[in-house]
Amino acid sequence: MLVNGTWTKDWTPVQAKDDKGRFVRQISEFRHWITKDGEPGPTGDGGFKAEKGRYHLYVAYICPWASRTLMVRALKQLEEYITVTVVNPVMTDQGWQFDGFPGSHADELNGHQYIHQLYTQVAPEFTGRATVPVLWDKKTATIVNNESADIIRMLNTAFDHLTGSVLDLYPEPQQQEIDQLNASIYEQLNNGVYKAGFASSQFAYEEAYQGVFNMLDILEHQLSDGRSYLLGEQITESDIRTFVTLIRFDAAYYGLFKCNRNLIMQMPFLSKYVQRILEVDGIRDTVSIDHIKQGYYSIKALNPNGIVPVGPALHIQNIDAL
Ligand SMILES: N[C@@H](CCC(=O)N[C@@H](CS)C(=O)NCC(=O)O)C(=O)O
Repeated sequence: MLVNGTWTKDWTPVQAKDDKGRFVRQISEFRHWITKDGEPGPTGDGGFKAEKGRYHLYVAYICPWASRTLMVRALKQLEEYITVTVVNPVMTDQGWQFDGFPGSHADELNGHQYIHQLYTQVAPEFTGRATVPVLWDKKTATIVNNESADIIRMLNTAFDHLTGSVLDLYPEPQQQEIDQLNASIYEQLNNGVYKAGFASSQFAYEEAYQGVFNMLDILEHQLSDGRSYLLGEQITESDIRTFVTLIRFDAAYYGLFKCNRNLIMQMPFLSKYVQRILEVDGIRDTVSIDHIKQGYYSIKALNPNGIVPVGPALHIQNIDAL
C-alpha cells in the first residue's frame, strides 16, 4: 500500500482486522461524480460533466468490484463513451501491474507500470491501498472516483441524454428494496467470501462461511418462483452485484476462500440465473475465467506456491471460450 505517497513493499491482501480476526475493507477516498451537466453529485466536487471520450476506467477482470463497473458500462451502452484499461491479473509486490498477460493492457493513457502510480500522480502524499476500479478523467488528469458502488450508480444515469439508453438499473419505485437487498448481498456475499478467505481466526471464518451460504440459500429460494432476475423480470443493480460474486464462486471462492459447502453449479436456480445474465448482450466480454483463476490463486498469503487448480469443470455454457 501507499504511505505518504511512497509504496511500502510486501503487499498483503488483509487490509485491517478487528479484535475477532475479521477482515475489514478500506473506505474509498475519491468520491466525485460524473453528472449530466457537471453539477456536483451526492459527494465530492463538481466539474465532471458527462462527455463522450472524456473518461476512462482502470479495471482488473479478477476484481468483482471493477467488474460491476464493466457490466454497467456494457448494459448502458457506454463502450463508445468510456475507454478501459485492464491490468495484469497477477498481483505483484507493488500491487496491480499493467501489461504482460493475455487480455491485459499497457497504460497508454498515463504510461505507468503500476496502478499505485495513478494515485500518487493525483495525490502525491496518498496513504491507502491502490485499488481498482479507478474512474479517470482525461481532461483534468485526475481520479473522479474509486468506489465501484458510486461508479455504477452514476453510469446508470449520467450519460442517458447522450446515449439514449432507457435501461434503468435503479428504478425509483424499487430503490428502497434494491438498497436493502444490496446491503445484505454486500455484507454476506460480496464481501462475505473475502471475509471467509481472509479470516485470521476460525471463528471469523465460520461466521463468514455461514453468512455466505445463508445468502446463497435466500437467493436460490427467491429465484425458485421462476422469475428471471432477483426483483422480477427487469435486471437491476442487485443482479449486477450478485452476478460478480457468483461467476467467481466455483472457480475461486469455493477452493481458495474455503467457501466449500457446495458449488454454485449445484444450486439449480442460481446456475440458470448466472447463465441468463452471462447471455445478456455485452456481459460475456466482462468476464475472464482465466484472469479470475490466475489472479486469485496468485495471492501468496493464501497460496504460497501459486499453483492454480485445474478444476472444477465449469458447467456454464461457453465459459471455456471466455
Ligand atoms: N470499495 C472498492 C473496493 C475495491 C477493491 O477492494 N479492489 C481490490 C481488488 S478486488 C483491489 O484493488 N485491491 C488492491 C489492494 O487491496 O491493494 C470498490 O468497490 O470500488
